[in-house]
Amino acid sequence: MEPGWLLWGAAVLLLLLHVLAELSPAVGFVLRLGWYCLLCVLGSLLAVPACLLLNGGRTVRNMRIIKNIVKAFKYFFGLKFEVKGLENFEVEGPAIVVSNHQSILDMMGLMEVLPDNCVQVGKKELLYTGIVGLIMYLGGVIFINRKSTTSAKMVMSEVAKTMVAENVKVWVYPEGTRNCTGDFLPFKKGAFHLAIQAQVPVIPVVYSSFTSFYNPKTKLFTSGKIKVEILPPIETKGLTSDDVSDLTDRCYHTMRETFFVLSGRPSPSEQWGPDQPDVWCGTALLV
Ligand SMILES: CCCCCCCCCCCCCCCC(=O)SCCNC(=O)CCNC(=O)[C@H](O)C(C)(C)COP(=O)(O)OP(=O)(O)OC[C@H]1O[C@@H](n2cnc3c(N)ncnc32)[C@H](O)[C@@H]1OP(=O)(O)O
Ligand SMILES: CCCCCCCC/C=C\CCCCCCCC(=O)OC[C@@H](O)COP(=O)(O)O
Repeated sequence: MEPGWLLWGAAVLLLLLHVLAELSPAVGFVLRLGWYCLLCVLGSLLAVPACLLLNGGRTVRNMRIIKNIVKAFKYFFGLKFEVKGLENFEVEGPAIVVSNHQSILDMMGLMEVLPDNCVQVGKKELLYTGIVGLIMYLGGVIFINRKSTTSAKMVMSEVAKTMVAENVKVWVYPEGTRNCTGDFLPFKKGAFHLAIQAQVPVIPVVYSSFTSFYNPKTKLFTSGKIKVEILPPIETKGLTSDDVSDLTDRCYHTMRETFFVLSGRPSPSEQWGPDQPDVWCGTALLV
């Protein structure tokens, strides 16, 4: 087939998809989410050879390449990020970064602010998403088995040693799963054990609620603005395993307060909580 016909075909298909998306929000939602996944695949196809050629294999240095590719994604979805507190990442040496996790779209917000030498903790199932799993592996993502606390704890204590030896920051989503209820889930303790074991600071990062522009339940996915705030580091020098619960609570409360402020909602009240989910952000795609 001639290239001219192919271009015409692609243009007509795009127009058709656009009309369909306008006619039905549900179709628009699926198309936009599908487009996001396709961008991840295409981005990975670009990033894998770049990472292999420039850095030779699995290394945190590949995150720079991945970051620069992913940072372009937001323009396809009309998303804007307003970032405050980037200077709080400027701590000497390793640290644990903790942030709220609302959707697979978080990857864009993550790459928007990701400091150098920083890897994420992810569920091991992500490794099996083909080329996207491969790029996560090459970027140095630490995969854990959430179904086995013993195995996850073993991986995390190994990380406590290597992050100090290799001067790497580790980004953990302490809710342990995607949550778009408009509030926080209780925090798991792994990130805080890790910070205390390695005696490194915890840097909390908070993203405002997505609920005004993204809601899988009502099939809403429009353009929108996300406020991001990097909070001052919380020191853990001298803390012991007895302090894990206190540290977890402190981070949870500080981050939750900030979340409500950034989301332009009144301060947390008991009527808003994960027990009364308004929005569910999990998708069947990445279980
Ligand atoms: C170019 C295109 C690109 C496209 C692509 C690019 C991609 C490049 C970006 C990738 C981005 C990925 C992003 C992934 C995002 C997720 O995959 S999020 C899901 C995975 N992450 C997590 O789960 C992290 C958070 N979870 C934790 O930290 C959990 O604590 C653990 C470690 C998994 C354990 O789970 P659990 O057993 O359910 O949790 P928990 O109740 O906290 O612990 C049970 C007990 O063990 C204790 N414990 C926990 N951890 C420890 C420990 N380390 N030591 C001692 N005791 C411990 C607790 O204290 C608790 O005991 P008690 O205090 O109750 O007595
Ligand atoms: C041969 C494999 C076929 C599978 C093809 C899948 C293609 C996937 C393409 C794009 C996926 C985009 C990945 C973006 C990375 C986002 C990571 C993420 O946010 O994972 C969710 C995880 O934090 C929590 O999972 P749960 O909420 O507990 O569930």
